[in-house]
Amino acid sequence: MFAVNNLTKRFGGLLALNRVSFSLERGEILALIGPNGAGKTTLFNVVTGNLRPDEGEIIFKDRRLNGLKPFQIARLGISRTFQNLELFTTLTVAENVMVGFYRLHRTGFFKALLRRPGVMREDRELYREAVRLLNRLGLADKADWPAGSLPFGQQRLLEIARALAGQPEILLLDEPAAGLNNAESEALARFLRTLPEAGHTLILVEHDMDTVMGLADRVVVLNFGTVIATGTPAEIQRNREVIAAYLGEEEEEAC
Ligand SMILES: Nc1ncnc2c1ncn2[C@@H]1O[C@H](COP(=O)(O)OP(=O)(O)OP(=O)(O)O)[C@@H](O)[C@H]1O
Repeated sequence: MFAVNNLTKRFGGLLALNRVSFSLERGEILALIGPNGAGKTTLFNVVTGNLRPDEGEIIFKDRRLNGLKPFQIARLGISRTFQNLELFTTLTVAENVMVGFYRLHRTGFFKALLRRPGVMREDRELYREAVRLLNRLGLADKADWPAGSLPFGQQRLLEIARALAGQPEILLLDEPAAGLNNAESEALARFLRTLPEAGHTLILVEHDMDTVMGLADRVVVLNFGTVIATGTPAEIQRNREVIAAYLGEEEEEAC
């Protein structure tokens, strides 16, 4: 249902993505891993229309996404979260989710942002829908808190809730477990595991190997912009090239 074919992205002389290809089945959880600077975030940015690829194509349900704007891609059913949280910290938790609903409709999104916060709260129908979604993440009791007052781990969950508000078929998660403690990561993984059943397909960038290994159906490994391995978590863990890429990174860090 989704594929990238020979995707290439250069920043000046730097080849950030080098003919990257992989495909995704409906309901799959795919992890994208690789050492720092491997091109993972660049790949997300290209898929969501935030960056234009120099070569290659992105195909979603037989349609080419190249050249579409981020809001058009979101409308077609691809949403993302960010490595650095991008919540509206002064809006309430529920309002952040409501922005996710509005985001489906570009004009509605900007209107929503221009409204005074209290006015948005009066949109009862959307508010109720937001609380239903928050309930799935255990955040319903915080619906009226300012988003910025949530502990960090819950802010991460809220970002996921907001991305889910757009009812994406594909959800791209950029390091969802970063900064979470063990209990929070486990709760997050439990929640993410319920998403394929609810009709979502996931691509996640994640450094935490325990999370990746416990969650992903398949793993794609990038190194210097090139796919060096694709396989099940077990296959990836014993892949020599992957081990060497990560050992190289550790050596660099040790220098
Ligand atoms: N806008 C940009 N302009 C120039 N170079 C960039 C830009 N964005 C990324 N790069 C470079 O492209 C390469 C890939 O970066 P990217 O952020 O995609 O890697 P990553 O795998 O997400 O890394 P990390 O795990 O550290 O987040 C890096 O060498 C990075 O410095």
